[in-house]
Amino acid sequence: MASMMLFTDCSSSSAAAARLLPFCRHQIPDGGLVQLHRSARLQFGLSNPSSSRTFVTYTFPSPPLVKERKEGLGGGGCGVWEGGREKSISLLFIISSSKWGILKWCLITFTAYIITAAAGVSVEAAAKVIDGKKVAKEIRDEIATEISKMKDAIGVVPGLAVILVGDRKDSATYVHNKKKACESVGITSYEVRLSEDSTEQEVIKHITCFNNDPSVHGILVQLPLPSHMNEQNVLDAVCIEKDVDGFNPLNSGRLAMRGIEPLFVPCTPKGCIELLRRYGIEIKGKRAVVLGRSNIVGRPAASLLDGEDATVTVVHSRTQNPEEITREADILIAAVGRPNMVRGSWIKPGAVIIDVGINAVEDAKSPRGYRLVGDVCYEEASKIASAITPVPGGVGPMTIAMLLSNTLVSAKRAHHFV
Ligand SMILES: Nc1nc(=O)c2c([nH]1)NC[C@@H]1CN(c3ccc(C(=O)N[C@@H](CCC(=O)O)C(=O)O)cc3)C=[N+]21
Repeated sequence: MASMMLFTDCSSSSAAAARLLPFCRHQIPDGGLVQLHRSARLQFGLSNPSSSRTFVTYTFPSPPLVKERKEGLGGGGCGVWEGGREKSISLLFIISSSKWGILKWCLITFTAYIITAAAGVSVEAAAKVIDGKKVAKEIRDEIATEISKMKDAIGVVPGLAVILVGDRKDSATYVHNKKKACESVGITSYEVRLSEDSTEQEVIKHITCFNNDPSVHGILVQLPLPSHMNEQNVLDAVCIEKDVDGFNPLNSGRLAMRGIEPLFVPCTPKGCIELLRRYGIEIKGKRAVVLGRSNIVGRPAASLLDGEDATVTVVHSRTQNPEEITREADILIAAVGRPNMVRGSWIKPGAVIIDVGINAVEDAKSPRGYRLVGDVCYEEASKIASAITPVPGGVGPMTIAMLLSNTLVSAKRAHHFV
């Protein structure tokens, strides 16, 4: 039995960048090469991307391997992929060399195209967009309802304190967005701005003050801190009951342990899981790959996926052939901060992609002079994945929604309100 490779050329829309990459091996009696010629995705049950199907037409374009073995000219067929796996294949032929070979090949390829088309297929595949902005809005509405109930019942409103050190423009924007989000749900926000050259002790002094203030239920120190400060020293000063970022080592440690719950789960990874949950994407038993191993996103994301019974692999800057590993992923979470690092060819057909990266790249055409892109090349990935988060409008808004959620949880806990 010879082995046969299945190739796809859907990694890029431009012919120049198109590469042929193996994504599957098959055993067939006669051996040969198969080129995936045309692919399209049909969604059955739009709310559940994991049930997406891909109909493919295969053609065997008489590759050298087949010629050498004198096994024939080519062949054709069509098949159905579901959830990234081949579910059925029909009309798969190898034509032996004969004077009718070319005609048979044309006929079978043509028939396969007709069958694929008859299945109601459009030529280009398109992943479902996981709309973080919309889901974040839904979550904010739920939180607002709960906060008004709590206020009516016990007269308490949750409070979030944000400490911003230095004058990084992006940090100032995030802090402004968080403040706006707090207002929109009825959380009182407190803000402290310190200059770039303030000391670690000054920051810790403010943290201690908020630790002792009963109207504050969550404390967030905006990262990154100026380089002369030890980030861990500062974060450790936040008392664990108000650590709504979940960055205290006690919370991180608890998250990493089996069967033990942290008081707070870090907002960004929590937002990723919440997106999967709200889109009905099953995690249990799936292969998940996390790109990046930061304390803030990668590590906690891997712990959460593991807790949901996925089989988790972490890929990082020292991983050899990362694309070989990501190509195995049913669920891929990218959190490395490198624009467009994940190409179409890194992705398994039908995979679900959660793109955490928010990278500013220069763009003269944009009014701001830059635009935001993820760690995943969206244009390529959306042709191969079954579902994908956009940037902006994906994980970012979810991070803020989870911060509000953690602050509400903290206030409820402090006042024994269920
Ligand atoms: N202690 C701490 N906690 C954090 O949670 C924290 C932090 N420090 N430092 C910085 C990062 C970054 N971060 C973002 C949150 C929301 C968006 C967000 O909403 N982004 C919008 C776009 C925003 C825009 O257009 O500029 C989106 O993706 O659609 C982005 C980034 C929280 N962080």
